[in-house]
Amino acid sequence: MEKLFIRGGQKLAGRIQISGAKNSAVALIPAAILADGEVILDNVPDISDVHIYSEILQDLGAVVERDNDTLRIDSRHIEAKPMPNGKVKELRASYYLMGAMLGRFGQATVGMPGGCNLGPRPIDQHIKGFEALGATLFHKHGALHIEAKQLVGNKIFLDVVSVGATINIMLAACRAKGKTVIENAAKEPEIIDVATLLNAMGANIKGAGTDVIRIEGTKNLHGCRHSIIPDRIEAGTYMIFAAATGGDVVIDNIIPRHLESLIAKLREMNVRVEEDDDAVRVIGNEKYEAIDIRTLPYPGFATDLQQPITSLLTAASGTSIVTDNIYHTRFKHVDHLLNMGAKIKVEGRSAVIEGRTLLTGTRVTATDLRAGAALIVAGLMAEGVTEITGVHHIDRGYANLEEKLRSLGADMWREKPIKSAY
Ligand SMILES: CC(=O)N[C@H]1[C@@H](OP(=O)(O)OP(=O)(O)OC[C@H]2O[C@@H](n3ccc(=O)[nH]c3=O)[C@H](O)[C@@H]2O)O[C@H](CO)[C@@H](O)[C@@H]1O
Ligand SMILES: C=C(OP(=O)(O)O)C(=O)O
Repeated sequence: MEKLFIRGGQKLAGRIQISGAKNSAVALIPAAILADGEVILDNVPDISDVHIYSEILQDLGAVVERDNDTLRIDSRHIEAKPMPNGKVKELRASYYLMGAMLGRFGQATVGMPGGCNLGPRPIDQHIKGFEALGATLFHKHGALHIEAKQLVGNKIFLDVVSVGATINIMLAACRAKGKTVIENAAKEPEIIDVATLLNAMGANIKGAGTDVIRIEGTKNLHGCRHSIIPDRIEAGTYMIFAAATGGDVVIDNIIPRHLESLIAKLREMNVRVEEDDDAVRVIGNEKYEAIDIRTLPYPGFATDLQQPITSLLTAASGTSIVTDNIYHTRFKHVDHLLNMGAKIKVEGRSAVIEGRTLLTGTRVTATDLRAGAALIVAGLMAEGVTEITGVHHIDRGYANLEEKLRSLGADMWREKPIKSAY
């Protein structure tokens, strides 16, 4: 079992480069299944979700080659194999295999997705979309089997604003006959990124980034080259790391507009944030004020930053309330923060955080990806050493974490189990 150790109390300083977005990469890789040619992705993050997705495509028969942050995917010879178990259970975004395989082969058999356990994560809106396009669904081999003789465009109103359903429907619809309109679509930057790739492959998608997306189906999609947008959640996490240590850090290779809700909230709590064209500088201090946060779909405050900022708020003066409107029970990190000395009460879908508490290092567990980020924030602030297990969750979404944090002055290291010679 790998462990991360952090000796708290170091002020972070310097400049770091943000990697490509996990939530784009894990949609763009399966999107390449739709192309009758090579898809080259640049700025691909070095994270386990990307490694696993690459292996899934290889298992299907694709040729996938990685060279630094470039990934070449040739899916011309893939087969419509059932994928009930195994790697598809290791990440959430394996649900995109449903839309991509349905678009390419008119059928898909995919096990229910894994990913962070944040409470119930239904995919009824994905299913509603596939059915509206003419697909039928049933359980086979312990997985969801979806098939359609001919996908036909339709108007689909999403009952819930869903990133996954919006992208999955886009993937299938760009190979459907005629026009699909997705209403109440999610507006996350990653959706625009996927539409940009699909359009570069020859699709006809308009309106991505708004709540109405129009897709004119196309018979053939071809290869292309595309650079993945920066990871706004990784960037936001480093902004919180910087603020938590009272540091002075430039976070580079980002799109500051994607982080407006976090920047506004950090400023409200008295963190200095300076914006440049493709970077932000975060200058921390020791006089933070309590604030209230409500997570919402983009451009609202991202649920994926809720857990890390909860740790930061333990340092603010006064009582903060953080409400997660997307995942009502996304508070598994709180028990571990309590073990470090935090004073937080979870009430319904809110965490009530009493500020100005001194955290001390102890043994804690990352129960999911951003819970891990929250524990790193706490570890950086804490007195003494924090030992974090559950590191595989963190590795799903943070590329070169220790290297990046150490380059900013963090006292941090990883212990790997010694492999037995027998
Ligand atoms: C791989 C990926 O991109 N993951 C992100 C994606 O997850 P994911 O795509 O799974 O999240 P959704 O946007 O679909 O979920 C938003 C809300 O809608 C609900 N819902 C969703 C689909 C559905 O069919 N029915 C339904 O009720 C969910 O339970 C949740 O309450 O967006 C989340 C919300 O920004 C982020 O936390 C995840 O990091
Ligand atoms: C919840 C997350 O990821 P996933 O949807 O891939 O589990 C996340 O990135 O915070």
